[in-house]
Amino acid sequence: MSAAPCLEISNLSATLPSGMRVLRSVSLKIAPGEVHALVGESGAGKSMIGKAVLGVLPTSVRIVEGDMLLEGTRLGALSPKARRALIGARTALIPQDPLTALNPSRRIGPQITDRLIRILGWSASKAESRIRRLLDEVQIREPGRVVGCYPHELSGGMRQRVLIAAAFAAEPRLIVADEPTTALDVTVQKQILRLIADLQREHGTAILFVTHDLGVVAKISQKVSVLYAGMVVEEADTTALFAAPQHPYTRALMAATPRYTDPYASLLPVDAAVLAGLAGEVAEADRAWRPVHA
Ligand SMILES: Nc1ncnc2c1ncn2[C@@H]1O[C@H](COP(=O)(O)OP(=O)(O)OP(=O)(O)O)[C@@H](O)[C@H]1O
Repeated sequence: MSAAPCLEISNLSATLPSGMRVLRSVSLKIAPGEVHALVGESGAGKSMIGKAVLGVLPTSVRIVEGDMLLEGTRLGALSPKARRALIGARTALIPQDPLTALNPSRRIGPQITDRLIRILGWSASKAESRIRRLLDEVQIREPGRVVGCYPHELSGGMRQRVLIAAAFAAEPRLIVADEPTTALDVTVQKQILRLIADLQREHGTAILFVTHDLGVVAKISQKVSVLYAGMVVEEADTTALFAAPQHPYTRALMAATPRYTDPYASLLPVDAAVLAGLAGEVAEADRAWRPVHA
């Protein structure tokens, strides 16, 4: 018998106060230890899915339909307190912008041990030794010095390494990585991506990897969902997607992505016919949709 998926999202819809859907019946499954990329243009709803999983949606956004199961436990069936405890124990976030994710007026050490102590009930000494070991794993030299630093004393890459260490520290089953390399220098981006991939393999952690970059998808994920207007337009194994993209929008995204192998090839914007087709799919999905528990 195969293990329960690490995360299963079925038919998740979320609306704004206007009634407009920002997520349109999204479904996806992530196996234990698998990296699943969510790719799409800005505003497609990638971060919204990550936030829904972590239970931190903006107050204006309401889930009106669907289920999320974390290692087989239905999140909607739990009390808010039990849900927070489960999500806190089993998941973690690697955020997009390491600077805003850290409190500028507190030293690094307590910021990253806090979660282990407060949410998971670890002793201060266990949390500190775990963090030092992980800072070592994320190749931060002199971890003893770094825990005493304030965020502004570290470079962007160092700050992201610190947050990656913090995310892996409690051995979560699932990490939501929300564009974790976007705010970094191009040269640092590659190192950070490699670091996340190495740690993911070593720790066997599943990752929901939010990105707008198909190059990153190809490097890190085994599965991918292509999102447009809060709707999954295509889901596939990553290798299969790159070998034979099925949806015209996926093909258009690929044609709009620069290739290292052919840097001078001209890039094509998403074709008007593809956009018109997508608008039709969105309108059709909304026409057929009735919220189940609005
Ligand atoms: N706090 C909010 N309140 C209301 N609507 C929001 C809020 N944040 C995002 N949205 C809307 O929800 C939709 C999805 O946004 P989301 O941030 O998930 O997109 P994204 O695909 O992650 O884009 P990006 O790559 O730019 O981060 C967009 O239409 C956006 O305008």
